[in-house]
Amino acid sequence: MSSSLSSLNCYRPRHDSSDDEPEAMVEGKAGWRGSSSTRAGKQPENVWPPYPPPDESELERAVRLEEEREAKLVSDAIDRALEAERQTLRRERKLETKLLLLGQSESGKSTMLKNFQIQFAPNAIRAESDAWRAVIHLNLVRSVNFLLDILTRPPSNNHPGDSSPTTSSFSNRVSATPQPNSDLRRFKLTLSPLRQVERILAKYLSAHDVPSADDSRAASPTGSYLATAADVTIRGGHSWRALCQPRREGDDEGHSRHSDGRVDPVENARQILDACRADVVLMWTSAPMQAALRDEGVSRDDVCAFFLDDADRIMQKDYEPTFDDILRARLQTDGVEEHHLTMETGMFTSRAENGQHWIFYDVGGARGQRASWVPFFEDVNAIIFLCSTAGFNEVLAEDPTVNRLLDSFTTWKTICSSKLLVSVQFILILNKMDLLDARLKEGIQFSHYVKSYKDENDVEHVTEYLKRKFSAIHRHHSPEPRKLHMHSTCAIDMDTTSAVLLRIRDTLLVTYLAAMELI
Ligand SMILES: Nc1nc2c(ncn2[C@@H]2O[C@H](COP(=O)(O)OP(=O)(O)OP(=O)(O)O)[C@@H](O)[C@H]2O)c(=O)[nH]1
Ligand SMILES: [Mg+2]
Repeated sequence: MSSSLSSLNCYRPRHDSSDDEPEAMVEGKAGWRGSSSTRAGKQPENVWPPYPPPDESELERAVRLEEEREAKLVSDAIDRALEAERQTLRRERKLETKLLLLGQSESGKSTMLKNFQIQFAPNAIRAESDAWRAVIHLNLVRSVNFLLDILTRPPSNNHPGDSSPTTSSFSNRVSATPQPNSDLRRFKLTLSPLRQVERILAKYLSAHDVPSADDSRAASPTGSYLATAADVTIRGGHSWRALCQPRREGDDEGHSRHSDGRVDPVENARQILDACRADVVLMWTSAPMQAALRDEGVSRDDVCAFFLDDADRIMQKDYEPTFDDILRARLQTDGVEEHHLTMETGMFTSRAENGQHWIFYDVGGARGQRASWVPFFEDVNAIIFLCSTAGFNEVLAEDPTVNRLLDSFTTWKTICSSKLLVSVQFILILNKMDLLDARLKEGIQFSHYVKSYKDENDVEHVTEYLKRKFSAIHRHHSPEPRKLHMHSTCAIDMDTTSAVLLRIRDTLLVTYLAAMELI
């Protein structure tokens, strides 16, 4: 259709249809009739309308002019249709804002995406509550199983309090756990059904098996890397949410069944969780457990402590995840996920914004996944790059020889240099400010890891240093001068992040209005 439209569109009206000698009108116009060969009487090819025959009668001339007039009407109509089509395409494209979330693994990309969803499309994310419940339960049972393992395994050499760089993972540290006492042995027995729960939830959430806590250092079947006991990898895309079965009514035996009589395993898992609730609370708060965590140097993040602290609430049979829970659910991104967000009217959206459509591309940040980022560079309006500021004394899970902060600088430099991104908005988020603050207050010296840092060891000075550093890289390596928007966040704190999201929303809105030629 379009090729026939464009060939018809070659029609060009003669400037004076009553004039049989049009050359003078078009003299000098390239590609038109003004060449010397045409003056000599030769008809060039592909010219419309054709020259009148030299011995044209009055009647023939009238017919020819009528035909030309009709052709012009058709051509004009086609021109108008094409222009309308172009306008519609342009409008549709402009109504969408495409955002690419970049940064190393665990920098907080998916958590930031959830913040956007909670703030601007709360009903949509609430509708995914069943799926998030399964992820939260899986985070929790993996942590419990992991803790049971470390509490009951034989001791080995440990270096408690070692301040050397860590992955954010517990699992590459060696242990000297006390011998299991009878309480811990009992927990191991009474909580053994949670192994089954882990398998059930993993199967439901993922097309492939999620590795158990024992294998948490092992590469997953898709090549991604599980950094902590709490990590859960699910194949990219939305399909995992669809995998969650709707809730079933309990039958006479206390088991939930599908309409065809099969027991619903996810519902069963929830019953087991409910039954194990008291023992999980007891185990988590027991003195030997807390001592073992200290001795082993296990951080709260390694074991989803937020969920364990709230195990009594989260393991209840009728548990409904809160937004805070959803924000903290850890689901390692594998590949590139596309998320659509349509702004809902609420306290943070005006009527003008309602219905605006954002497409987020959330990528896996581990090194092995970064090649998959590039195809998305050409078609986005903005890049949101996250850097975990807490990474200054950590190393990459996938390569323990590389400092996380250094890796962020290097990655940022590559992104800034990309010619494909010259006309894209750049937004940088310094994330995990809570952890940075806590570590500096603990006395961990930033300058010990960043040799060029000479200032005071507090969050304000370190943040200023990081902003200067990222800004300088951006300035020096961008192919063309470009504005950089910088923010600092704690992405698991909805209240403080909210103000940042509104500022980002305003930045994007300006881009949007400019694209619509409204400003
Ligand atoms: N303390 C703290 N934890 C955070 C913050 N932001 C994210 N997290 C946690 O860090 C972990 C990793 O966050 P994600 O958002 O999954 O990281 P990601 O960048 O998407 O990681 P990949 O999917 O592996 O690339 C999760 O357990 C989050 O709850 C923060 O500001 N402070
Ligand atoms: Mg992610």
